[in-house]
Amino acid sequence: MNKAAILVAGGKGTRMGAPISKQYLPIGGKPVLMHTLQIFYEVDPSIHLILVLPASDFSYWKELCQEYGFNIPHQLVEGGNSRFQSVRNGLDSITWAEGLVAIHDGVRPFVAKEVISNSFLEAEKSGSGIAVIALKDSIRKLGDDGKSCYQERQYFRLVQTPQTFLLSKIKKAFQVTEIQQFTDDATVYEHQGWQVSLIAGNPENIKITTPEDLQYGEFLLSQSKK
Ligand SMILES: Nc1ccn([C@@H]2O[C@H](COP(=O)(O)OP(=O)(O)OP(=O)(O)O)[C@@H](O)[C@H]2O)c(=O)n1
Ligand SMILES: C[C@](O)(CO)[C@H](O)COP(=O)(O)O
Repeated sequence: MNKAAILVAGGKGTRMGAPISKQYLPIGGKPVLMHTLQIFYEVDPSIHLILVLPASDFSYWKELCQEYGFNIPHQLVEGGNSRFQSVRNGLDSITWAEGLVAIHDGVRPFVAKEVISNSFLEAEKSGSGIAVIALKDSIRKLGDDGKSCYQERQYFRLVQTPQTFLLSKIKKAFQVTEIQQFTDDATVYEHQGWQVSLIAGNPENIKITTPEDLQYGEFLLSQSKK
């Protein structure tokens, strides 16, 4: 089956507070996005890679690719005003009648290869493969009255990407009006009344969001070189 991966990187990275958007910041000597593209390519070079960026960053990205001698083939697609819209633009760019598509945050460069492969396998089997991890800490639910109460953590999972789907179904799911609850792609799919399938993610697969995440990322890379 045809395989594609949409790496969304159309955001501004405001929480990072850096002079350039976080997806271009160097980590382990090269921009975050180059690590993410490389890992998908290494899993399977036949995966069609789609990189969603703000249109105003296209020329900057091309300059970075030249500077770093980065030559993994990928297609650039213009981002939207929200993650939902960036994903939809990525999906609209795929013209195949059917296939599998992994949707992944460009700023999650530490996804394990096994997680990517498993998400494609599960999506082929059941229609979707969503990477999640169990909680290590206890959790409490906050009430509007200022009180809090115990929650059974075994019933909760932290949601990561990749979130991989059968192309025809996820394309149909994204033909809806965006609502606030659509913080990830599984929620958009589920909105159609379809059940998602979960797969085990990897704990290192953090979403680089704040400066501490970059430090942790440098640490992870230094460990992997040992
Ligand atoms: N309009 C948008 C907004 C977000 N994203 C992408 O969605 C992923 C997860 O979003 P987040 O970590 O919130 O990134 P930013 O929106 O860039 O960060 P911030 O909220 O701090 O500005 C990122 O890869 C981001 O680039 C996107 O493609 N298009
Ligand atoms: C898609 C996601 O990374 C899953 O955890 C997350 O929901 C993105 O959230 P953000 O609000 O765009 O940071």
